[in-house]
Amino acid sequence: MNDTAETLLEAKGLCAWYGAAQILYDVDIEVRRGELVALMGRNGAGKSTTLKALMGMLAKRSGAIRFFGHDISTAQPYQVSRLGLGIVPEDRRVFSDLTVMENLEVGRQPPRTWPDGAGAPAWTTERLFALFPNLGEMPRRLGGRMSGGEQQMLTVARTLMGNPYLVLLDEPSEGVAPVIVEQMIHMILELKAQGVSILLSEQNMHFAELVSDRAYVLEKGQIRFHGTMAELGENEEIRRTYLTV
Ligand SMILES: Nc1ncnc2c1ncn2[C@@H]1O[C@H](COP(=O)(O)OP(=O)(O)OP(=O)(O)O)[C@@H](O)[C@H]1O
Repeated sequence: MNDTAETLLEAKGLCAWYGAAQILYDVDIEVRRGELVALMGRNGAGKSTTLKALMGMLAKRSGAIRFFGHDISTAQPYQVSRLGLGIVPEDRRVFSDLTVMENLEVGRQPPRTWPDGAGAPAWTTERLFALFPNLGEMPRRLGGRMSGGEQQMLTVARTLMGNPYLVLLDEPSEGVAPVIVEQMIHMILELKAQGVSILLSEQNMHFAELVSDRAYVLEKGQIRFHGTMAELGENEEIRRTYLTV
């Protein structure tokens, strides 16, 4: 690991609640520029809650969260999104009465630059259609008339229209056909090659291993392991105890 690498997102002591129920306990997470980090754990471990808490989507949370030099510990989701942190939620909400093109327009934000002046990954509908050929074949299709896998692709593409530095990607492989999972792997590797950093919630070890540099393992809202993907691959006890095998 390179300690001099730029930290994009850092959470320290993140706690979160749904009503009176505490779900996250002192979660520490870091994602550096260009990294692909997997947030792993079984159903109900708190992966989605962590992503939502980072994005400011929960009514109650505590802890320190910094993104790209900004303190976002108390920021609202729209403010976080404007800073260049994007989220692809698990429930894939496409606008069913809008076409593919119109759905994409909803996500549009201006291009961004890195502090050194270099351009950050910037997306146009043409570039997105190259990445998601299925979508390119149906620009006028209504969101509500697409398959689950196509909607998943459209949700990712819409988030990319905001030209995020970092994407929080919630379980892209869950509930979609194997052929779509293959496309997701290809898409994630392509995003990484383009310089987009990703924090990926994922319970499938095979999927996570194919795309990730590092992993955090959650159980009952606490981090039980963090290390490189290779270290997790070698740690059978952690995998057996906290992950679905
Ligand atoms: N809206 C909610 N209200 C109350 N409790 C919730 C809510 N959403 C999730 N929970 C609870 O919070 C805990 C963590 O859920 P979370 O969705 O973050 O887990 P996860 O690791 O993402 O798993 P999954 O793969 O099932 O989404 C679970 O015990 C879940 O029942």
